[in-house]
Amino acid sequence: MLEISGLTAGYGHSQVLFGVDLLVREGEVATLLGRNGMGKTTTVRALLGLNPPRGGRVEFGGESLAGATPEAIARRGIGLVPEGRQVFPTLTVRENLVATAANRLGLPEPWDLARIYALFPRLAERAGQYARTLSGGEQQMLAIGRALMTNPRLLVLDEATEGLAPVIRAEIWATLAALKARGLSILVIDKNLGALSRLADRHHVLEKGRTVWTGDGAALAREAARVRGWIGL
Ligand SMILES: Nc1ncnc2c1ncn2[C@@H]1O[C@H](COP(=O)(O)OP(=O)(O)OP(=O)(O)O)[C@@H](O)[C@H]1O
Repeated sequence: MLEISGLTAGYGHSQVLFGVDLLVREGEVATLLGRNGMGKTTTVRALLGLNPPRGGRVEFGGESLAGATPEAIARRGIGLVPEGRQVFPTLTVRENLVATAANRLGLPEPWDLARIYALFPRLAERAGQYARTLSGGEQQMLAIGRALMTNPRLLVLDEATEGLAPVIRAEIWATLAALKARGLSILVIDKNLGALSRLADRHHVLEKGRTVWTGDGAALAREAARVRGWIGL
């Protein structure tokens, strides 16, 4: 459903991506791994049109995303859980969830408030609270809930478990497994190789703006030491 090949991108005069290849098949969970500064967030920004690609191909659902605006790309069904959560601090939990809600693709059984609250009961308890008063873990759940309310076909999570307590991390991983079981396609950027090896079908390692390794779970298990070397664990 998402196929990126030979992607190049950068900021001003500095080139950051020199050839990123990445594949997410329908209903799969794929990862993008790599040390800090290797270009993971830049890849996500290029995919979403926030920092448009300079070269290469990005195809989503069999169609090119070349030249598409971030709004158009979101409408085609890519939902982002951004690095640092970025919930709307002065809106309540409920207001955050409905702010960008839509079902433009007409998906059956769309996400609505009731379904999000069933997925994250803690958000239901805090529905009227301002988002800035939530804990980090709750803000992360809200960021995921907000992305789901756009009813995406592909959910992209940039460092969704960063800085969270282990018990909250486990909750996020369990949520992603439940979303996968519902058939959602997911691209995860994270460093938690243990959880990712259980959840993901396909892995991609970025090194200095290039995809240097891709493989499925079995390949990752065989070459774990090599991959750990690349991602600095
Ligand atoms: N807005 C920007 N302007 C200029 N350079 C940037 C900008 N954002 C990122 N970079 C540079 O691009 C490179 C890749 O950054 P990017 O954020 O994509 O890495 P990353 O793999 O996501 O790392 P991290 O895990 O630290 O977020 C880095 O060298 C970074 O300094």
